[in-house]
Amino acid sequence: MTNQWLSPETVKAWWSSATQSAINRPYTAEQVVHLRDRFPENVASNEMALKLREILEKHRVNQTVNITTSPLEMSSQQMMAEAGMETVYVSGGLASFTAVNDPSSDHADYTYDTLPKKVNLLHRAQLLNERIARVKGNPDAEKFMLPLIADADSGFGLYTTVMKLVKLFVQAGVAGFHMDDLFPGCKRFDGKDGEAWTIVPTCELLKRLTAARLQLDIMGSEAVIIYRADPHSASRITSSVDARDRPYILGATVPLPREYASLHTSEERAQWKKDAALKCLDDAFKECCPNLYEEFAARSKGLPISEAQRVALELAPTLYFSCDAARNASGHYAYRGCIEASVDRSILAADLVEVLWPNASTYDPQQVEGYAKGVHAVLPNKWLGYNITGAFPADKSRDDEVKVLNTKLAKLGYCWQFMPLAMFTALGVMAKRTAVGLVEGGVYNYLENVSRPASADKGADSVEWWYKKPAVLTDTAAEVIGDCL
Ligand SMILES: C[C@](O)(C(=O)O)[C@H](CC(=O)O)C(=O)O
Ligand SMILES: [Mg+2]
Repeated sequence: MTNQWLSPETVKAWWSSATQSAINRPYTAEQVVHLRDRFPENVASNEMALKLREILEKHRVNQTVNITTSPLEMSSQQMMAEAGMETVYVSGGLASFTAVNDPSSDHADYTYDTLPKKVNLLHRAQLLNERIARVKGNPDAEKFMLPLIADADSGFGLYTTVMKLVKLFVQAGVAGFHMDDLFPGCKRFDGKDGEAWTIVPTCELLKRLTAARLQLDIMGSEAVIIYRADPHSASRITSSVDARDRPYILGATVPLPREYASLHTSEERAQWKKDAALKCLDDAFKECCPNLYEEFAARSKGLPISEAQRVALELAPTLYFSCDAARNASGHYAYRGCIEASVDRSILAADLVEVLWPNASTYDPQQVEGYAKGVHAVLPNKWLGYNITGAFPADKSRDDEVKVLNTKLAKLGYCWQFMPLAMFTALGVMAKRTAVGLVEGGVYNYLENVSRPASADKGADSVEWWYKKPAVLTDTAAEVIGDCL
């Protein structure tokens, strides 16, 4: 029996197609088919991924934007479709509150199947909505099928977990997902001791993305990978092993009696950082021996920090530089987070992913511009994504800037923009209004302020769809079966 699905030639032909040819894989088609299951499981995911690719390209070319948010459940997703949103984001941060046993802020510490389950639910809800609309004769039924873009966080471990996670996503019907370079289990927003996020070395990020790409290839999936770059907000890196991270790893340039990891209080740690005069190796060398720097740079080119340090000491025996002294209690190195670091990594990741996104806790115009220009200087047509997470001032002082924000970002190439938590906040506002109304005005208030406006909404389908519409399907089934109940 010839089985095209299991033939390397089929994989090679697919890899040279318009959607796949920009990806450079460090493995062969033969290796991929050896890892393939007998039957493909990619139908829904592929259809939605192709739709997503068209949306992204349309906006990139027109310098317009696809803006979206993350629904909590099926009714908010339905409203997003009715409003004309073209994609749906499935946020891990939101899942931390809404899809776990024990809600908490976003440490990305939920189990690896949390987001795939959420994708599955939302995808199934879309299928239900599409089916109902179709049965009712709505010619626009397909508009309920919005590509789902999910949060894959750091992949939740090493490569086996990354691959299992991606597999679940594809099985669930995902159109795309983002993966970052954070160290699993170390995600913190508190900024205590001036510490932000911890990233893994470049080589580990690339292996992570390779594992994700490999799993897509194994499944014959068109799903889009988004690299979410976090180096610009990182203050730690787990290892100094990769030469490409050398410009961003910091060391003490003043010898101190104690190492950072052995300090106990925040005050001691803050003082230590001041006293240690943290710098990267190249800057430390340049300041110590400017005349020898050119020689040092030439001899240490491409070397990781420990080897470059040996060269430095040969040339300048009096130089003091210790990145070990600056390690924290987990052994992680001090890192100089900056947008250049994110640009560097994004350019490397671009061989394996379709979209690049500099993650932002707050909107920073300089960062966002620096990133787009840095990436597009090398990869002019790359799709860019951006999240608007941080709040803007309530006093309206930046309103003029906010009004043009989305179009400004679109002109920079950010064709996919999303507000991860907008729907969460919005539902809170509506829920409070409803609850206060019920408490103060009972059922009549509900009737007047919630139920009637819902029925009066004659969008593609009434807002009250969620309990009335499934009946359409029951009726249809009853007809087929012969109404035997
Ligand atoms: C965008 C994000 O990945 C998300 O899960 O929505 C989160 C948002 C958040 O937790 O506030 C993030 O890591 O920034
Ligand atoms: Mg997240």
